[in-house]
Amino acid sequence: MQTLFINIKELLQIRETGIDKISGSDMAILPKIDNAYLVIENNIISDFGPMKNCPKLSDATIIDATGQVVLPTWVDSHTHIVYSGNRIQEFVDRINGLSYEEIANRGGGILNSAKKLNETLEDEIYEQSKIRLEEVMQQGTGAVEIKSGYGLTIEGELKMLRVIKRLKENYPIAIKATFLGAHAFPMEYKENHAAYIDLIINEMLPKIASENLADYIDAFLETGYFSVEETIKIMEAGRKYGLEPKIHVNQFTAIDGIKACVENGALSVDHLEIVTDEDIEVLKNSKTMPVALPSCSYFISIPYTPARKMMNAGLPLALATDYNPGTTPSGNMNFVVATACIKMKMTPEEAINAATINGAYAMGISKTHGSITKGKKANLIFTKPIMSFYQLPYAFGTNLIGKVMIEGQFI
Ligand SMILES: N=CN[C@@H](CCC(=O)O)C(=O)O
Ligand SMILES: [Zn+2]
Repeated sequence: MQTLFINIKELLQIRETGIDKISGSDMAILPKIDNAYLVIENNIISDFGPMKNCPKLSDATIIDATGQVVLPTWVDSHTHIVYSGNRIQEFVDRINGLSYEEIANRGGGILNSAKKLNETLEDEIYEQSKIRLEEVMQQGTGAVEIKSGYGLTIEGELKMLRVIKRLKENYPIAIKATFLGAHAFPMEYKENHAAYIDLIINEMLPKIASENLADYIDAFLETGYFSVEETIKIMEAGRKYGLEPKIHVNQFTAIDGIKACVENGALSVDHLEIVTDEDIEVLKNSKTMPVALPSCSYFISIPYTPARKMMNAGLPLALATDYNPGTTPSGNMNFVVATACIKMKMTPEEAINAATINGAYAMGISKTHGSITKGKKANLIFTKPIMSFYQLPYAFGTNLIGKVMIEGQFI
């Protein structure tokens, strides 16, 4: 079955086959066709071009997209959308002057979410999480990575990963699962890190692998959380089960963690609010995608990733939400793109490259997602009638999404 979209005002992010990511000055270029047509066939993009070359397809369903901008759905390569309850009280505590660190030191933060998660039944966590997944799909997200990391016990971590597996089975959106047992040390292991690392490596990982519950492995490499050496152990253990690392690093401090991640073949390094010249050097000529999370910077008032400096050095950059109950209770990629433009001074072209093709690279799906390319999934955002794609970040906070298509179906 073919569907032909005609009169598309701007068709964005058109790419040849085989482009998996965009780096450095190329990020300023967002290839597009004005007044375009697009054909999808069996849920796959099969053809596109300028209207003057529009084919006559007598059997196709024809949809007129006059005034609308069409672009690939957002790829959100870093989220924690499976969780229980909320951390609204911590939000108010921060307004009243406490820092993220002070709240965590009182047993709040990640440990607060872990307590709630371990007290909640799997079905209930699924019900809470699917609402968030459905919400972000309506906001234009067509692929999402979801981490565990609020269990911190064998049962809790398995419970989270089983919920992610159910979401994968029940929704058309591409989902990758990341095992984040190394998110924080539970209270009882505060003085015995080795025992918790042993639990992760020798108890959690084998069970997770035997149920095939994870695609990637993660750790919170940060002062006061997992050290460089501890994270290396986690990465090496994951690798034995075929799990590539995607690591939280440089959120608050730079402690040479990025170097360790690159040397261990990390697919992505995420957060990067604090980035040194040395960090940039090690990322050059690596296969590791840097991922910025501007909604987190916005919500907990920490620096924004130095995107311009990194792109000037020739690096690629991806953008993701970090949707989680503590530092980013929002999964809205439209806000991420707008904030990247407004606060990180990325151009709309750079931000859209970062939120589509580079996001797809950061979750290992750029062969099928992240651009308008023949043979890729028909995962498309149709905007409301707008002046140009610049209006997306300009009118931040306004919902300009008309319709979202995932795998050829409007949702
Ligand atoms: N920084 C580590 N993990 C999450 C937040 C964890 C939490 O506070 O629940 C993040 O990416 O921001
Ligand atoms: Zn995160």
